Amino acid sequence: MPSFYEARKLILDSVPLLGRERVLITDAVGRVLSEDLTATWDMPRWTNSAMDGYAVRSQDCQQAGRLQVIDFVAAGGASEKIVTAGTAIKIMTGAPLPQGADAIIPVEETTLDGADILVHEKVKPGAHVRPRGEDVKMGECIVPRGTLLRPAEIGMLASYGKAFVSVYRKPRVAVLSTGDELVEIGDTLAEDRIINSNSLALAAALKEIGAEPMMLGIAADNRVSHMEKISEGLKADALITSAGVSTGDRDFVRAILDELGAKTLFCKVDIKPGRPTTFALKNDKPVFSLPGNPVSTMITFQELVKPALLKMMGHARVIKQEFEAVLETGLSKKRLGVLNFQRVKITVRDGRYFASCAGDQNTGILKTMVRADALALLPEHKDSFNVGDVVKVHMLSPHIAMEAF
Ligand SMILES: Nc1nc2c(c(=O)[nH]1)N[C@H]1C(S)=C(S)[C@@H](COP(=O)(O)OP(=O)(O)OC[C@H]3O[C@@H](n4cnc5c(N)ncnc54)[C@H](O)[C@@H]3O)O[C@H]1N2
Ligand code: MOO
Repeated sequence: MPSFYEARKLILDSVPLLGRERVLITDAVGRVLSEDLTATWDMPRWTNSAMDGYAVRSQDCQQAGRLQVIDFVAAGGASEKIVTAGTAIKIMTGAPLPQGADAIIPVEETTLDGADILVHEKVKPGAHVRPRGEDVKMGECIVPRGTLLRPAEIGMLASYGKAFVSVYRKPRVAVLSTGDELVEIGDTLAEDRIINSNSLALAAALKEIGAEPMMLGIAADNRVSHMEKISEGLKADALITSAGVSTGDRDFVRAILDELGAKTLFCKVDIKPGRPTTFALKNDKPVFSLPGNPVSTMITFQELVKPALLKMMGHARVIKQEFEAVLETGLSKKRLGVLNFQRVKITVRDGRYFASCAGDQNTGILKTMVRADALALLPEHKDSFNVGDVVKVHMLSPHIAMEAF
């Protein structure tokens, strides 16, 4: 049975990179760039002023003095005149530096006196001047392949006129729940039924990372239904099933995957929760069969499925960073030799993370998943963790990085 790290590596080594598509820059935020983009010109394109003020010759301004203002230039314009000894040109931010000038004096550092200005302080050559290409040189890589496009990258690409960009395709991920006890949300909920919440939690998790869920509904606990739904799911880029992977009499998922010619790479992982997690490949299409307890489904998605999908989507960073947190409550596990993911709440004080138990850790308890900000990784070799011990955590909530106001 692979360890968590072995299983994750096996999955990451097996999944394919998806194809590319061109999208409008206005739709590109959150996508991953699939080509290196280089600067097709210097930025800024011309040497210009960083301030509203006066373009001067610094050599004329080595001591307090008077300059004659001979022209005015705004952004979008250009002055035909040359700044010669004893003269200045009024200039607005972004306007090209007039010939002869090598520095800008901000307007508030001068006094207007008729058609002249009085300069009070010594001016350094290059002061408040933005030289051509100071930001980016022509030919420089502006955004490398594999970058998640954020507003900053969108702005950079837009400034080079990239109206369309090449990004990795979003995976269409089939989501299938199995079990006769399930009904869909909104359907009549008989006494002996439960709502198929796993499909919706998985769809949400997929949307959160920019993948597209393809909802297959519920496979009934019989071979025919499983065969039909799983075959349909194999048409997507990846298939996630929930439940039916344990040793129950009605756990059909693995057998049907075998029958359909999928190669099982593992059917158990040495983790709690999530031990019966199964990973198979049908040709190079990944199939993740997750255990049905809603907590187990969510945790195995976070820990084993999400990295794979991120890799398929072209992301350069795909695995959760392990942060250290100091325990504020003790944590313990039932069995040595298994890596436990325990639900914890996180607080941040003086830049350090502190973790406390989110409550009952049984996989039947969904409430503590709702409470959890992170999963503590309790290693195989130890079963009891005390207040003050440092544990590794994987963050779950984006709001960890935010503060209440
Ligand atoms: N004899 C053994 N029994 C079990 C073992 C074992 O090793 N030996 N492992 C246990 C563990 S651990 C887990 S996890 C579960 C996994 O079982 P399955 O993946 O086959 O899931 P089910 O038994 O069908 O369901 C588990 C639980 O989750 C509920 N469920 C299922 N699907 C959904 C859904 N779509 N939405 C909401 N809730 C769902 C289901 O009703 C069950 O209560 O097996 C243990 N047993
Ligand atoms: O492995 Mo089960 O997923 O512990 O609840």
